[in-house]
Amino acid sequence: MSGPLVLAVPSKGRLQENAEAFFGRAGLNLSKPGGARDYRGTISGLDNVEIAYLSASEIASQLARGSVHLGVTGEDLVRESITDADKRVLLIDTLGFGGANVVVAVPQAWIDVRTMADLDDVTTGFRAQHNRRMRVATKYINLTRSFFASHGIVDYRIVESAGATEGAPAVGTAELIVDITSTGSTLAANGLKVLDDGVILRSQANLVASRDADWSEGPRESARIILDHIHARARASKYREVRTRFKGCDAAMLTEAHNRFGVVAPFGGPTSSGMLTLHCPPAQIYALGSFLRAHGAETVSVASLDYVLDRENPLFARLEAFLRS
Ligand SMILES: Nc1ncnc2c1ncn2[C@@H]1O[C@H](COP(=O)(O)OP(=O)(O)OP(=O)(O)O)[C@@H](O)[C@H]1O
Ligand SMILES: O=P(O)(O)OC[C@H]1O[C@H](OP(=O)(O)OP(=O)(O)O)[C@H](O)[C@@H]1O
Ligand SMILES: [Mg+2]
Repeated sequence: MSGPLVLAVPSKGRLQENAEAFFGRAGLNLSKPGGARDYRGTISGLDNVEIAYLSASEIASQLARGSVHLGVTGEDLVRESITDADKRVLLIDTLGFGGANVVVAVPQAWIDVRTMADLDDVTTGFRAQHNRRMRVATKYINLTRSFFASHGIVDYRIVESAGATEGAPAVGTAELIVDITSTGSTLAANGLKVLDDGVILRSQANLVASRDADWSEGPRESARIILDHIHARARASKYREVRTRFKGCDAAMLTEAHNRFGVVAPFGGPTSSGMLTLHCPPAQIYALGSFLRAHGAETVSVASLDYVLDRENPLFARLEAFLRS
């Protein structure tokens, strides 16, 4: 008998609340039977799933090792801590939260340094003048090395920083930094600026699958159910349901509605009595309603959708293709 599927969810920090809300919206309610300090949890109604509450960086390491099947974590942590990430793990989908950029930032006082090419000149000059290399404070050691190499920069050395990285130039432990930023206020408060072409990675939270976990039949079926919930919710939130009934409704009009408003007709249609159900992107609702009324509709109703269950599940298909490859 195979063990449960283990889903790793951030236990603290900025990703935690968002991750729980995300699963909740998909109809997957996470609970901690042992109380708030319990680091193991369950999903109501799914017996063969265990939740492991871990820090975002620990989730990346455990995905690499195969000790959890699925996890929610930042792409920055995946790229930094997993060698050959695209072979070891699959980024199944972006989750729309936890957005932040990993950037190269230098003191604002360096007015002539705006680009990575300028930085290259400055690092070379610095080494010639001071007989030592410029120091870059960061916890993103691997991302920094490969980004600097791709810009041909070699005259620098990394000073590993575990926290308060933005303070390093001011206290004199480094000349520049590589760190993550979202609002930019920490950089600004420390008198730093991002180089024009200094964005190393645009990161956000992802749902990630491990290749090396035990993907026997039981866990695979649990993953299918979880991904089915997530896809049904994502599919539902991309559309509103639009209903109407009128005579002049035909295939040519549907084609025009599809081309102009991105509308789909999930149940075909219209029926013999002219009933029509459409799924329409939220931004196009009013334009579609006007279009339908101009063609003779007396009334058009619009409702939001909670779930749309299609036969196809592209998320699970992606996971299966990855595990086969
Ligand atoms: N402004 C931000 N700063 C840092 N990380 C962010 C930001 N916005 C989103 N994130 C994402 O959240 C992830 C986890 O960051 P968080 O600060 O919650 O935990 P941590 O830094 O790993 O832990 P700790 O801060 O307790 O050391 C980051 O790796 C990144 O993917
Ligand atoms: O661009 P901003 O909105 O200013 O955000 C950037 C800051 O947020 C993170 O720190 P966090 O709050 O996670 O504290 P930490 O340094 O202890 O991880 C990150 O390390 C930056 O310092
Ligand atoms: Mg942090």
